Amino acid sequence: MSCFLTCVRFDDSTTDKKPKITGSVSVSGITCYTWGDVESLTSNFSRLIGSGGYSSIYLARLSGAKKAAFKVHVGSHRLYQVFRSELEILLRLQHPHIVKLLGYFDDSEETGALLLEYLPQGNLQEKLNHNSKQVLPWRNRTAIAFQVAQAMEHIHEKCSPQIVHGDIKSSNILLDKNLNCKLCDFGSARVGFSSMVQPSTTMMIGSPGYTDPHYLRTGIASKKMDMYGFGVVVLELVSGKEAVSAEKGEMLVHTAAPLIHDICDLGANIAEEKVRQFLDPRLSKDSSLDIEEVKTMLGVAAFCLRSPPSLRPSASQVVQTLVQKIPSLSFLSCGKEA
Ligand SMILES: Nc1ncnc2c1ncn2[C@@H]1O[C@H](COP(=O)(O)OP(=O)(O)OP(=O)(O)O)[C@@H](O)[C@H]1O
Repeated sequence: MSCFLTCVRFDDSTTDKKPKITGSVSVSGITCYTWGDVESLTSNFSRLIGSGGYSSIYLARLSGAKKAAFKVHVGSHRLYQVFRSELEILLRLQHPHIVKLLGYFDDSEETGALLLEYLPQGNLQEKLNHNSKQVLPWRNRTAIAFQVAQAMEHIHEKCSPQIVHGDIKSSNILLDKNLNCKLCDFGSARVGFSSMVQPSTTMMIGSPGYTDPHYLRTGIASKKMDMYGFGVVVLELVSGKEAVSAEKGEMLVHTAAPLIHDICDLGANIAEEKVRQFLDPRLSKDSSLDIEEVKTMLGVAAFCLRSPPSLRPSASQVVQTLVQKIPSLSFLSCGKEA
């Protein structure tokens, strides 16, 4: 990667108040920061906007009051490796529905930070939460499913070598001010043949409630494990429920199993009443709701959750199905930002 980056130092001397960027810039505009830059751009890590198993995410302010997010991995070689792996993948990805890398800090040992575009509406899991101020309209829920499928189609089918995300879940789907989404967190991703490595030689990936049972048994990461995670996300979008219920610890795939079974048997002939019982009750007054579209979304989820994994659709098949069967998606053109 070092050949990818050309170090061009620049100095922002227009005002003393602006943080001085003393790092390096690549030909493609990815900035290489110093640790001092990370401290000053985050105002000494004053605003935590998210945290995960591997990192803490802080709000950063760039020149011109532009906001960004610094994803900081500190403290161990293991976390550093996760950072490096995500950095190397993000450097190769450019898609309207994948979070954009703006820059990074790398001490080459145990600390790394990724500067990412800032998504002001947080993650999908929070947005679907019953404590969220805003109820996510049906039209946006179908658009999010469509956009995530487009992002997955890009990494699975349009990249060389192809990429398995490895941790598709609603907290890894970020929302912009218009509720368009971007897939994030490539720390678990596997590139090309590395996705076939057995669990004895590598750490297991995935999150409770989203993990493909076939992956749990075999340890073989594949595109089809991403499709399984996507199926769970679609169930969350339809029901407004969490992948694992905070109260009872129940998995959504288990509570949805009888309905999924009926959908597989009956398809669009499934009784409307059963579909409505599963539907997020907060959507009952939503004028954009269309019960046929709900059936399509449930059909997609059912196919993505099938076993064996070979029966699951590819991301591009999902994209095609959604665009054909959900007329409200026609206002979004494939592959372009909405
Ligand atoms: N670019 C961003 N803009 C706004 N919020 C963000 C951004 N990146 C991350 N976040 C917030 O931080 C949370 C954690 O981010 P992320 O999943 O990348 O961290 P992680 O350490 O890899 O977590 P995990 O435990 O899922 O692997 C996200 O769910 C989101 O709420």
